Amino acid sequence: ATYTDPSQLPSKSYDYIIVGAGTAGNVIANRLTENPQSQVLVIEAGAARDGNPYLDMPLLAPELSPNTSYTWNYTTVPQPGLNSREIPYPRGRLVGGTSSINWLFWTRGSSDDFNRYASVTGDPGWSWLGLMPYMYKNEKLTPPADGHDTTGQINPALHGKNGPLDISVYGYARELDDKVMQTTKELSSEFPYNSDTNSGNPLGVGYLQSSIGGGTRSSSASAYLEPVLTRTNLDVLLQTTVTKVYQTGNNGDTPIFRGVQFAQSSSGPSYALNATKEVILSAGSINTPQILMLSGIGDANALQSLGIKPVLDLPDVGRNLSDHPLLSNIFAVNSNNTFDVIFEDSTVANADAAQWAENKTGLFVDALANQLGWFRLPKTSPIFQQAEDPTAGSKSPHYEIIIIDGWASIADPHPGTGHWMTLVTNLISPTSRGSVTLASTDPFASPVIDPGLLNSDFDIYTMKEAIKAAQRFSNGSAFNGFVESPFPPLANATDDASLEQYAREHTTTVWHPTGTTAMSACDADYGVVDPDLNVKGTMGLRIVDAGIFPYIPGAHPQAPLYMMAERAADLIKAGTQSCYWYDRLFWWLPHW
Ligand SMILES: Cc1cc2nc3c(=O)[nH]c(=O)nc-3n(C[C@H](O)[C@H](O)[C@H](O)COP(=O)(O)OP(=O)(O)OC[C@H]3O[C@@H](n4cnc5c(N)ncnc54)[C@H](O)[C@@H]3O)c2cc1C
Repeated sequence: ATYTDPSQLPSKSYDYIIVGAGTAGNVIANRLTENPQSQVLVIEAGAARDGNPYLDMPLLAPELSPNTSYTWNYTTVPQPGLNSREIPYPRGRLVGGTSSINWLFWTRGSSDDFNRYASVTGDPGWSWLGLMPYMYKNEKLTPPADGHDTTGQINPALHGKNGPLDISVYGYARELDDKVMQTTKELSSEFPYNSDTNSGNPLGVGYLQSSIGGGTRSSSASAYLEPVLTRTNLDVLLQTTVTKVYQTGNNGDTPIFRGVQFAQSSSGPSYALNATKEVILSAGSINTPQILMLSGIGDANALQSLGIKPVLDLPDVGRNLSDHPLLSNIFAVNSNNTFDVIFEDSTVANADAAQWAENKTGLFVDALANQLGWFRLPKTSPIFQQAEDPTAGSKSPHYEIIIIDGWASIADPHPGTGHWMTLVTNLISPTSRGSVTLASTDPFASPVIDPGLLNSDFDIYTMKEAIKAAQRFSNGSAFNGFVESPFPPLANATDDASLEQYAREHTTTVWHPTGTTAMSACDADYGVVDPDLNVKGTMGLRIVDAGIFPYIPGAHPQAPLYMMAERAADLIKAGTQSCYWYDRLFWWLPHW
C-alpha cells in the first residue's frame, strides 16, 4: 500500500528498505516483490505523479524542469570552465525520480563501456554480454505512434519484446528526416548511417530510440512501480526524506548498516526502522552520497570538520562526479514547420495538445529529436599528444550531435518568434571530474554540487571539435536553402579563440551526473561500492543508482542504469557477497 504519513505504516518488519522510488529504485522494488515472501518498503521524498499531462507528453518534457514542484531545485557552484556561471541542476523528486521528468532518450552506449566496467571491477557480469539478458528483460519494443514502417530504422532483433519499459522510434515525421538521411549518404565518411545505434556500436547517425510507448512517457513509475502497487508485500512511503542510515550490529569486524532514519521536515518528528536483510540506497548520484556523508560514511577528515562523527572512512564518497557538458548550436531556417510554432501560436499548441489527448498522435508524441549521432575524434588529433584517449575503446564516442527541428536551448531562452534548427553538441568523454559535498549537517539542505564542466584542456578541445563537426553537418547540400544562418553568437565564433569563448559562455549540461559512489574491484583501495554494489567495508547496505558507474557511460545514462539495476536486483535476491568470500580466501591462504 501507499502511505504519506510515517506514523501510519503498519507495524511489520521489512526484509528490504529501498531509499528512493526513482529510476533504479523502482526496478529493485518491482523485482524483489516478485517473491511473495519478501517484505519491501520504499521511502521516497517526493509525491506520486499527479496526473499533469505534461508528465506524459514527450515533447513537453523540458517544461518539467528546472524549478518546478517535480524536481530537487539544485544549482551548481560557479563553474570556472563556464566563465563562472552557475547552472541549474534538477533531479526528479516524485515517484519515478528523474525517469519521470527526463527527456526520454534511450541510448545504451558502446560494448566497450561495459567491458571496461567488467575489467575495472573484475566482474564479467558487468560486461556487454553479461548485461545482455538484462537489456532484453527491461525493454518492450513498441510500434511508433504513427504506425509507420520502421524497417531499417531500428533492428528489432536487438531489443526486448516483453519487458516492462516501452521503447520506440519517432511517431511523427519531420521535414528534417530526409535532409538528415541525405546527409548521411553525401557526407558518409564523417556522418555514416547506423541502422541501430543501440547495437553496442553507436557510432554514426541513426534514429533516436526513446522511452516512449503509444506516444506517452514510459518511466520507472509507469513501468515498474505503479503496476505492482497492489502487491501486499510492497509498501511505499511518500513525501518522506531519509536523513541517514545507521549501524545495527557487526559481523566479525565488519559493521552492519541496516537502519534507516527518516522525517518529513527538519522540524517534524524523526522515525527509524531496521531492515532484516538489506537497505538499498537508490536516491541518485547527488542524494545517495549526501545520505552517506550525513551518516558518517565518507572522507573522515572532511566529515570531522563539519562536526559529523565519522563511522567509516570512505574518501571517494561524492568524488569522481562526471557529467556531459551540452551546447545548443542554433541555426535560423527557412521553414514554417519547425516545432517553434507552438511557442508563437497558442491555437496551434492547443490543437496539438488536443490531438495528443484524443488519440496520442501528432507533434507531441516524440522526444525533442528524431535523429542523433555519435562520433570519435580522428586518431591523429593533436590533443592526443598531450592527453590519453579517455574513452573505453574504439566504439565509444567522444562527442554526440542531436538534430532538433526547432529551438532547444537551456542557456538561451526562446526568442518567441522565428524558425530554427538546433544541433546540440554533447561532450561524451569528459576528463574533468567534480564532486558532491555537504554544505551543512541539515539533511534538508542542498548539498554543494560541482560537476566541473569543461575543466580540462581535453574537454574544451573536444567541445570545439564537436561544434566544427556540427557546422560541417549543416553545410551538407540537403540544408541548402533551408539553413539561413547560424544564430549569433555561433555566427561570430569564427576562430579558435572565439569558438572557445562561445563554448564557455553557452555550454550547460545534459544532467548526467554519475560516478559519485563508484564501483571498484574487491581489493581496490578506491571506489565506494564493490562489484556486488555493497558499500565497501559494510554489510547490509547496497547502492543501486547512477552513482555506481565507474566511468560515465558514452550515452544518456538511463538505459545503462535500467539494465544494471535489473542485474542488481538478481544480485540482491541471491544475497551475493563475493568480496566477503574473496577477503576470507585471501586471509586464509597465508595462514594455511
Ligand atoms: C532534465 C533531465 C533530462 C534528462 N534526460 C535524459 C534522457 O533523455 N535520457 C537519459 O538516458 N537520461 C536523461 N537524464 C538522466 C537520467 O534520467 C538519470 O541519470 C537517471 O534517471 C537517474 O536515475 P537514478 O535512479 O540514479 O536517480 P533518480 O531517478 O533521480 O531517483 C532518485 C530518487 O530518490 C529520491 N530521493 C532522493 N533523496 C532522497 C532521500 N533523502 N530520501 C528519500 N528519497 C530520496 C528522489 O526524489 C528520486 O525519486 C536526464 C536528467 C535530467 C535531470
